[in-house]
Amino acid sequence: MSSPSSTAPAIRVQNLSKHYGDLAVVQDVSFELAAGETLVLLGPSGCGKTTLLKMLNRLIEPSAGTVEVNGQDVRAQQPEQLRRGIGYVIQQVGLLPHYTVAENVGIVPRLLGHTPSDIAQRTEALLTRLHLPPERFANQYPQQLSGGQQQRVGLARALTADPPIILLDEPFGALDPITRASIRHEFQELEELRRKTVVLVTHDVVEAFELADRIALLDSGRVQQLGTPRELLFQPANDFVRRFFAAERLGLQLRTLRLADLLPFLSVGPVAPADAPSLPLSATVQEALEYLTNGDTAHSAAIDLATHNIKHQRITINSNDLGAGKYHIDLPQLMAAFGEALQREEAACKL
Ligand SMILES: Nc1ncnc2c1ncn2[C@@H]1O[C@H](COP(=O)(O)OP(=O)(O)OP(=O)(O)O)[C@@H](O)[C@H]1O
Repeated sequence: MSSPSSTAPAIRVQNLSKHYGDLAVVQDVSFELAAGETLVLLGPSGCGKTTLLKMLNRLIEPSAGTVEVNGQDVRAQQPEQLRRGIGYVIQQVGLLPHYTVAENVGIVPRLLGHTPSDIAQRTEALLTRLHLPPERFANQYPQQLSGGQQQRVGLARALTADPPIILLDEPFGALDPITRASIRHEFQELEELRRKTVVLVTHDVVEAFELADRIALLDSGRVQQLGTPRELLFQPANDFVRRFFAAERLGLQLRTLRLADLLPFLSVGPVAPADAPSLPLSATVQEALEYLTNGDTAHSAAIDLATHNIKHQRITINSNDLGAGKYHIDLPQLMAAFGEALQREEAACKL
């Protein structure tokens, strides 16, 4: 067993396996996660995502292999103690029905012996941040809330003890697509989460691409590829990885390529109108598209320029490096540069 170390990865998984009788559910999985990183476990139903996640906080004991959290083998810690330092959010939320929203959110800090005034302060701040105004929601009971509101309370509960690590199992799974997208957006904006090490399970590829620093794509309990969304999309390790993203390919490409990737294919445009939206080089092509059109490009299989209403004629790419406002691009320019950038990526693909 290694000793705790400040330089150790937040989570280190080595040769982790889980068998139920002859059934190998998780097979020889290894990865390291740096503090503050978000890893998404992605894969088809039954591939072992939840089992892998639950081995991180000892809800399931592995058949073989080790899990270290901050350099310490989790088997050296009492499961209850371990779980208090690791937030855990599941799809079913699991709010206690006879406790108010505030009481549900305050459960873990209460177990940890925090003072009532600290708990009240933190609960109030978190509910506010998660768009649940405490004056309206703190004294309500779970059954008085919508699914999306319950999900937010579940997230607040996981964050309230401020654990450095959060595990999320299909946290938005029970929600309709629109609520799901909006909560996902709030989730990305949440300062409390940005600092944390997050492992999130989903089978939704768009969700994975929006939230992950890295994705572990699993099939039959094995990691098929572990890398950045960009690596999985443009440098698939095998045919399974390539096929897994085929149906959503365009949407993922739009979310993966950024304006910085398009620069070599853009020419300096005419001056944009003063009200042209200004986007940073780090904006995705998808974001740029949303500024330029009124159409729902997120899920369309092909972009048909004629069917999209133009919202803004041009956007300005905002970067000091480029000379302020040097590039003012319209929709055809954006799409042409996107096409060229894609060709470059695909030419480099080895599969
Ligand atoms: N306690 C158990 N006993 C036997 N088999 C199990 C047990 N728990 C899970 N399994 C099997 O292990 C496999 C992986 O299950 P797991 O829940 O980890 O998959 P998953 O990728 O999270 O699936 P989903 O996306 O459908 O939730 C499945 O085939 C499941 O039937």
